[in-house]
Amino acid sequence: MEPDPVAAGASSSPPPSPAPATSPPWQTRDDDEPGAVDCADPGGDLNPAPPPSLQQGTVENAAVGSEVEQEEPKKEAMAGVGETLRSFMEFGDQGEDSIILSPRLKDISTPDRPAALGFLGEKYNNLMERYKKYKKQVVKCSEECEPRYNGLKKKYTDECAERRRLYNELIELRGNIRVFCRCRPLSSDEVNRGCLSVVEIDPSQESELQFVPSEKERKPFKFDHVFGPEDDQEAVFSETVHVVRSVMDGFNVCIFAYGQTGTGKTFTMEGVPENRGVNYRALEELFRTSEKRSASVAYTFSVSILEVYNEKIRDLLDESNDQSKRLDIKQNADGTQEVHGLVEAPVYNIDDVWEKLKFGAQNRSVGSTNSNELSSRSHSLVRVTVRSEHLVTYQRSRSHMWLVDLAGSERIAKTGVEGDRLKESQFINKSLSALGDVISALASKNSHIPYRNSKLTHLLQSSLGGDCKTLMFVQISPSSMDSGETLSSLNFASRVRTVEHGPARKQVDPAESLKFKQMTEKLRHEEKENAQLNQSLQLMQLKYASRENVFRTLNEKVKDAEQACRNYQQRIRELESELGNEKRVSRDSARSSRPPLVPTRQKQPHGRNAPPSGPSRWRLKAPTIHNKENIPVMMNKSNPGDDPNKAVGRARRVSLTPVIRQIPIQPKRRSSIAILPSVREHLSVLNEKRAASRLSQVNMPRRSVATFGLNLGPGTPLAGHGGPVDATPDGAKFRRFDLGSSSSKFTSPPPNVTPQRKMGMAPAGGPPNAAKLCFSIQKRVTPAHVRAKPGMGIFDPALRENMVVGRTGNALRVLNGKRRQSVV
Ligand SMILES: Nc1ncnc2c1ncn2[C@@H]1O[C@H](COP(=O)(O)OP(=O)(O)OP(=O)(O)O)[C@@H](O)[C@H]1O
Repeated sequence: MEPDPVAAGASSSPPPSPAPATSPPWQTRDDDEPGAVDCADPGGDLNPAPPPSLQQGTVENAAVGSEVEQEEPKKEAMAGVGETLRSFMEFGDQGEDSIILSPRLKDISTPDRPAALGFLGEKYNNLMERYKKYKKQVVKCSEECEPRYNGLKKKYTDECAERRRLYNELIELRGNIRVFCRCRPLSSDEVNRGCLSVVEIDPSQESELQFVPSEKERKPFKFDHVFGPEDDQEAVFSETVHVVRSVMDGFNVCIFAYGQTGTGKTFTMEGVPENRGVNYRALEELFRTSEKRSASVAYTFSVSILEVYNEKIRDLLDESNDQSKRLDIKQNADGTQEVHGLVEAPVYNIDDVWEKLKFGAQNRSVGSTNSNELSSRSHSLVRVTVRSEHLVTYQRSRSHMWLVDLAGSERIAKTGVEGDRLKESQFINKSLSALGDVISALASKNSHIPYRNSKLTHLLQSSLGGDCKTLMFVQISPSSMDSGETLSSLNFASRVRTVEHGPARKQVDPAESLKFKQMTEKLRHEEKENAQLNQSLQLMQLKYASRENVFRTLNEKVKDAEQACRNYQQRIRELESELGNEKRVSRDSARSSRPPLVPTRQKQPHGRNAPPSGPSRWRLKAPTIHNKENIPVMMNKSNPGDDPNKAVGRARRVSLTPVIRQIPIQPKRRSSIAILPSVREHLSVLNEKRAASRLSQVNMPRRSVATFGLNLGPGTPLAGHGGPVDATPDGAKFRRFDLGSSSSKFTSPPPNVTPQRKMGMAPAGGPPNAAKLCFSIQKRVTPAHVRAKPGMGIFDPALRENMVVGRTGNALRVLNGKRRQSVV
């Protein structure tokens, strides 16, 4: 008989303790301990620690067991071993990888138990080997895969976040109304009534739900976020907070809850004291953000609470609670809607807010219907006004946040109301259907949006279709009893989601915007003035530049004139001295030829400066010459370059030359210099007339103009250089100025006339006035299209021949035509 290894094990072990009933015999106690497997020891039920012989898996165990087989106390344990084997046999049926193939052990009788145990041990060891091998592979594999898994997981998370961000951006750009769907849990009442859930929400699909009214029907709906029955208020607000924060950045925000009665609209918006909703949390967030930004922006908050009940607006913060007080919606200048006379209570902390919310809730019209014990019978609206001023830029903004808890949509027939309650329901349904119409019109981009069909839509006009960030909670019931309403709410919400009202824009304080408008106007006006001033400044600068040029030219002319004056004076002195010499010579010769009969009375010289040389004893009495100021001036010959004025009082010798007077210029007709043999007479007649008309307007002598520096033709009246021109220096000066001014006044300058030319300065190619005169005549004689460039025309021989001389008739016509134009 083979030794019983179990008996051996039992002898060396402490008394067996029962294994936990729940753990299967093969369950691993410690992964790293191969021997610590319950199934290694079929008698594990009896011995927690398997016998060492069994762990080695040899048949020696059987021999050891046989030695103690006859011991009385261990017989009881044998019975236990039998139980264990039976259990193994049963487990053997459970699968391919079962430890024992049951058919082989089924018929093992008690005496063969040790052999069976040996077999089991062997099997166990084989399995352990395989386990170790696989474990190593698994560890290796997991080591290899883990980084990849982590990387992929991170990538997936990042992608999800990016997708969400992009989606939100898209929504912002398109100005879509965000729609969150919230499904409440089945109420105990509904469970008792045996209602089933018709809504399926997959937690991994956070924006999708399936509406399953029956086994055959299944309709998916997509929203911006779907909250299931297990999602709490915090989870809901964590998705809402981004929209709430926008109001702090100057955007208008509107959050409203829509749904059938009793689906949790009030629960979502207001919540309960121990589990507060969006209203309270949003205001808490506003104060928190204001605290954070206090270093750069100063915020002030105020709250208004109103309700729309039976198409009437009631102020819920009005302490008088005057039911007769009517509040109307008026449109502001900036196009926004405003309820005039609405109480706007300032709030400084969240406790103030809570007080106001409670006060408003007390005033709210609440009725009771069969659908819901505390069903709200009016639309409740909380308006939070946020005013901000940037402490650095002083930029101000004013934005509103509307928190709206709509009255429940319901089927009147279902609720079974009558009388006042029926009327309320009708009003509620009317306003909700007006809301539906507005949404439909917005979704289909109609030109007319019927906002004014109800007070509710009129109030929410800028929130639904304006530059506002809008978030809608569609509240649904999962109950199969409400599947009709749930489906219509889901359909309505899907339509709302398609509405695009353009990107939201930041709001500025109306007072501020008025100020900005005025400033813009002022700025525009000043800009206009500036432009005008700039223009006149440029003109002045041009004038100044031309004046400077004139001044410079005049200066040069003055210098020239002074030089000429000096030259004349020098010349005068020379002539005087020559004259003196000649006189002396003639006197001397007369004296020598005619001896004096009586002694000559000699006159003593008066001056200190007697003539330095000369043979004569006669002294000339110096005639007094007056300078411009009538101061007697003596010319000092010893210093001819000196200023004559400086010689006052010193010089005794004066010039004998008579005072030079200006030769009067006879005002005469202006003479033409054009060399037009065949048309000379016509030209002279024309010029005579023209000169006469001009000279009648100007008193200045003008005749010298035409002759100065010109190579006149022989037939012209002013031909030659020796005309009646003033020969004095002053006259020369005068001529020069006259030349410049007259030419600029009475002749049109050529198109490219320069200031220098205008001032009478000589152009590079010839005398200054030649070009002007040429132009003057050319302009009158030559057609405009022929006058390609100044200087061409009648002074161009070929052209002259062609245009004037060769075609006298044409020239005359042109001349007459031009003359008419000129006269006009
Ligand atoms: N998500 C939720 N989790 C737990 N309970 C909820 C949830 N939503 C709603 N409830 C419960 O359902 C009941 C009805 O909710 P609530 O009064 O907010 O509905 P309602 O839509 O505002 O109704 P009404 O249109 O009549 O105002 C309340 O007792 C509320 O506590």
